[in-house]
Amino acid sequence: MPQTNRVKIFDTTLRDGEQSPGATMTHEEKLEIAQLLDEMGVDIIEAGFPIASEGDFKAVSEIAKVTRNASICGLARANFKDIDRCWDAVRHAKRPRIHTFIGTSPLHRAIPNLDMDQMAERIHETVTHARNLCEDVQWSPMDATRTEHDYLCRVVEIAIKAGATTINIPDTVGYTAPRESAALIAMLLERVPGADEITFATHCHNDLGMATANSLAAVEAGARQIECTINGLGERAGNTALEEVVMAIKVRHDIMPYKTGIDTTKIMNISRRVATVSGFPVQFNKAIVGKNAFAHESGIHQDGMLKNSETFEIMRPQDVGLNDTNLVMGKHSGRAALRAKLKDLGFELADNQLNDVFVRFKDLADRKKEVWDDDLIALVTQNDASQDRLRLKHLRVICGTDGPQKADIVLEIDGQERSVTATGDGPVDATFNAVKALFPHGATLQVYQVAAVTEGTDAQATVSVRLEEQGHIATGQSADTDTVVASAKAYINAINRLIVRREKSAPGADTKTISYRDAG
Ligand SMILES: CC(=O)SCCNC(=O)CCNC(=O)[C@H](O)C(C)(C)COP(=O)(O)OP(=O)(O)OC[C@H]1O[C@@H](n2cnc3c(N)ncnc32)[C@H](O)[C@@H]1OP(=O)(O)O
Ligand SMILES: CC(C)C(=O)C(=O)O
Ligand SMILES: [Mg+2]
Repeated sequence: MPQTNRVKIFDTTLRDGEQSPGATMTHEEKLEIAQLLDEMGVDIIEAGFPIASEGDFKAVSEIAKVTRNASICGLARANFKDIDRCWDAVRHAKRPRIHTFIGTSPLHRAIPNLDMDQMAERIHETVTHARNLCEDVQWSPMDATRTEHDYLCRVVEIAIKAGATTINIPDTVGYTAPRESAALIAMLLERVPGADEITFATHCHNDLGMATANSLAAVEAGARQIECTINGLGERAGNTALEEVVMAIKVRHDIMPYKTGIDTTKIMNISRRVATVSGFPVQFNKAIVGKNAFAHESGIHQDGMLKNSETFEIMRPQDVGLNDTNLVMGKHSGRAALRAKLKDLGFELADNQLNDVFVRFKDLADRKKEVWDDDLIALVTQNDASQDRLRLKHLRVICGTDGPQKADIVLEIDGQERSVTATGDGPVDATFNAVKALFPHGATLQVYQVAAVTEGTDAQATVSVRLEEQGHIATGQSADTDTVVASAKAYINAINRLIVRREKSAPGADTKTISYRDAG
């Protein structure tokens, strides 16, 4: 491959990112994130691991069918069954890619109990098989950074000869360091016959906090594809963060003269969506997308910023999609200001949607001195409730040092109001018990997460609740200045979504879904 300065961005939020414990996304959420990645200009979307489950297969196939620009890639182990399943899922894409891998380091070779020759033969067979199905094949020697150099050169050469068009060099356990990462790519380019005919990719994990530096070092040595995830989501300490490598290349173009195809103004919006759907909030001081990344509180910094923003900012907030209007939103604001503010935040709403958000905005503004950008995002990203079978009508909770905590709740279920009082181990537990008493179900709680979206004791709390029942997963979200109310709404939202999911997978099978038995 003749060296150009164009670096491809390979996003694996939906595959490696989703492997983070607790970050499972629903089908609809995956489709939405894939669409945002495509609109942002990502070159390749790794949409999932098709053999892993029916759900993964469906998500990859659906994303392959609807994506307009990006290549759609699926992961497959080094066997024909995985590769065939992967091809069945990605084949619908305009630009399909099969990504197959096997662990090549001594530790990983021991797992399938293959010696060096047997593994080399397996790589030859499987890459050849993938290439017979698909023109675009990526191969990865998992744990490459702990693989003996001679053996790595040997297997990379085999994969290239078998037809791999991209060779990805994973730092699977986040073990390497920048100088070593660069030296490894340089060594492969120098020693492997045919290496200049393919694209080298870098796939770094962040166990030692060096994923971004290691990825950029690999690019300086000749890699032309960076594998990364939004917000650095991923196994253990995560993967290279897309926003970090892309902005580093943009801001330090003087010393890293490369180009990506990313529209950086879309970064903030997708970061927020991934944080919401994965249930992994972004840390406040996270580079590029943390809420403090462009905030200045100390006097000398504020003074410098007012005189010349370049004194303390190396990039403009607008470059990553942060708005620059100074509209202060409060109870006296009207629809025009709300529409303008939401547009700045990346949301263009139809009139009826705007009206719905406006009602909720006014309600919030009555309870809060100032409505912040993040409050508005939380309002907009709440779901359309028109089809919900369960609605919260009233909640009163008694809590404090002298238990038991007690929740009085009124729910509207299929149009009928019902009420109950329940106790629990804390106010949230009492509330969930009350919901369950009125709407008994067999779903188990997988995740319960609370984050304050803005500052102050009147901050909105965003609550995520993930429920699972018989393989169906649904995440509910809600925001409210009252954490217990937000929790109740998120729980009810998850139940409503689970009902929809069950009805979609078995239409008309049972109108009392998610094992609902009328409590009488
Ligand atoms: C570094 C990474 O990110 S690798 C990707 C990791 N991602 C995931 O594992 C998520 C999806 N995984 C899954 O859903 C499941 O593990 C499945 C469906 C793939 C396999 O499930 P199971 O058949 O029950 O196998 P299990 O998970 O217990 O073990 C993995 C098997 O794959 C084998 N294996 C692992 N990697 C590879 C590979 N690259 N090529 C071939 N075989 C492999 C292991 O040796 C083991 O085989 P064994 O069952 O004969 O001992
Ligand atoms: C499957 C491979 C590329 C991987 O995710 C890793 O090695 O980290
Ligand atoms: Mg990985």
